[in-house]
Amino acid sequence: MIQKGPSSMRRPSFKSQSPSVRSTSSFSNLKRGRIGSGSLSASSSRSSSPLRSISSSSDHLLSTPGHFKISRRGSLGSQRKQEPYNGIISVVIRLKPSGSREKDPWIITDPQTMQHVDVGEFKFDHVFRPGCSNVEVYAGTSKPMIDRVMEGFNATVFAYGMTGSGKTFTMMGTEEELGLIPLSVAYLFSRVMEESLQNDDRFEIAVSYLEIYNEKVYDLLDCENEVKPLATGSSRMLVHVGARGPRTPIELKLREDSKYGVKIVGLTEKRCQSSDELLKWIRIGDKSRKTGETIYNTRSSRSHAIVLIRLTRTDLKQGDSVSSTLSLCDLAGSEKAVTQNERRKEGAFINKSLLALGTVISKLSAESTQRNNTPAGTTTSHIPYRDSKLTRILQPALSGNGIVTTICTIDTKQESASETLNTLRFASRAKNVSLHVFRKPLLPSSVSCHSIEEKDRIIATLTKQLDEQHVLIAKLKENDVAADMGDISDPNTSLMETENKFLKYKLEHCEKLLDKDALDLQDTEIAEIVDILPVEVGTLLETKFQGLESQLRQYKDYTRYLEHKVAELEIQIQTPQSSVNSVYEGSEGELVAELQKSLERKDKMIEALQSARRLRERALRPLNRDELNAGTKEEFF
Ligand SMILES: Nc1ncnc2c1ncn2[C@@H]1O[C@H](COP(=O)(O)OP(=O)(O)OP(=O)(O)O)[C@@H](O)[C@H]1O
Repeated sequence: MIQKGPSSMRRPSFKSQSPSVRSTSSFSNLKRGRIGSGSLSASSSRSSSPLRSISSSSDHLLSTPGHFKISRRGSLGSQRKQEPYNGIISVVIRLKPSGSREKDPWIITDPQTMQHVDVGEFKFDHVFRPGCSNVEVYAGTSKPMIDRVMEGFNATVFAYGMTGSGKTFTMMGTEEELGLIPLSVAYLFSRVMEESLQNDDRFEIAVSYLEIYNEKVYDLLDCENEVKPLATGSSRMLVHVGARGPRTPIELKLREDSKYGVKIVGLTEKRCQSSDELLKWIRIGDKSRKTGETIYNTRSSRSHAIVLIRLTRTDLKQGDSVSSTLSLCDLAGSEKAVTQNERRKEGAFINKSLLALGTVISKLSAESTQRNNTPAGTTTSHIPYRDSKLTRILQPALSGNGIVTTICTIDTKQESASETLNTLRFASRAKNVSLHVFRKPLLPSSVSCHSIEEKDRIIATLTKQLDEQHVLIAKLKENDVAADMGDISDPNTSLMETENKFLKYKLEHCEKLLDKDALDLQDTEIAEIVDILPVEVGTLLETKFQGLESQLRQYKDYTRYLEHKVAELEIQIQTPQSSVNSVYEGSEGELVAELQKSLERKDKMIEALQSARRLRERALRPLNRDELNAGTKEEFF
């Protein structure tokens, strides 16, 4: 069994210097690509990340047969498409340098194949030879996944392997050789810088850091809870000394979540403006993991550590935003049973969770095979994600909510043979798991990025529109009622109706006047005047009267003509409004007015005629009386 080295060697931290300062000359160039403070949107300085050129030595991995197909950086246009990712879990093997003179029983026959003289051949997406660098591993694993994260996919990288095989070395690296996490963070920020210069997109990056220790989830960025070892008997027990005094670490609960699958309730998330800032939080998290000398090994190597980096990209033109998460996991290593009680307990938890992970991978692998062989492509098997905290947290990634790469580290020395074989079997099963991953849907800006002022303005606009629509609806209802009532509310139609009534009334009046011939007029004044008039006047009046009678006949004819016209107008009123209006507004309107005037004149004429008739009768009456007196005087007296 491999003995652990000194703690400083085993779990490197970045506390002394930022990666950009500590690292190789090419990495120091990252300072130029650093995102400015306050915003992750376009900056004035263009970054050409050296990390991208570093990858050239391993770029062949991306086109290697059997390796998952990750496209090169897509354009923004293609990123907006909701194309799924189809593929298998990418599995790579990294061999630890042996340093032994013994002949290694494992040989790498080609970049995808490793062979054991007794056990046989294993094929993977890539086998990294013992002397390869972390940069090579990064370029073939997490780097292309970050390109996918930039496109809106979730991505998970986890290192799996026995204790001391090089998981932490690969993921975290050392002060001399940076691991996948700092390299990936630097590349992510350089991509964000590049994209924000090219597009009207705003980026936000936030980090969370957790560990699973003895089947409990702890927040490593909850800075209020500084972890201190308890000075008494149980050296392994931890307490947190924060503002609220000594207390036990707060265990985070997992909850089912419709959006993310599983949610870690209360996990701290720190927004970061630069790669330095993000790596600073990881350093802080690392400190939380190793607060006591006596527990350093336990917490550093006996817990699963997961860094979650969430990228939110908002299209400022469209207002859409999409979040994707990069999960970088340094799993605890499996270990044979040890004598020390506490170590045995930790080892049991580690082995249990790794066993659960192995079972989940096996089931997923079997399901993938079954799906490929079933015409309908359906499966019904139960995947036991709930058997451990690790599998529950990895569930969204493993169940198709993200792209997954597994880095299996092995130590090929003889005493690790059985552990190596177990790791390779796990890797083979993982390789068989197929994924069908969809990017998360874009969120409308109304959901994600409106300020309160913008929302108030939108509400005011919508309220105004609503009021206007209410008024419109009321008007339409009125018109409906009017239509039901035959459009009598239309001013033109109403006028026509009134005119019609007026004409009718006038005609009736004329009729009555004409019929007055039969009435006995009691006009005493006229009678007195006629009594004193001479006979010549009577003759004259007679002549006039006859002329008036002639006119009266003409007026009667004219009255019939008017009646006929009124009947025509009534018919027009009953025709559609538009035609009525057009007719009414034309010559017919003038005709009606003319008729009204004519009727008035006719009334006056009739009145005058009747007066004349009465005068005539008065004028003639004395004469008749004289005549009567002359012939039949006795009859009267
Ligand atoms: N590829 C490598 N090249 C050089 N040194 C390595 C390599 N892999 C591992 N080592 C060294 O081996 C030792 C153990 O490695 P590491 O701590 O990464 O193992 P581990 O798998 O994380 O173990 P554990 O599960 O206990 O955390 C360290 O000193 C590390 O520097």
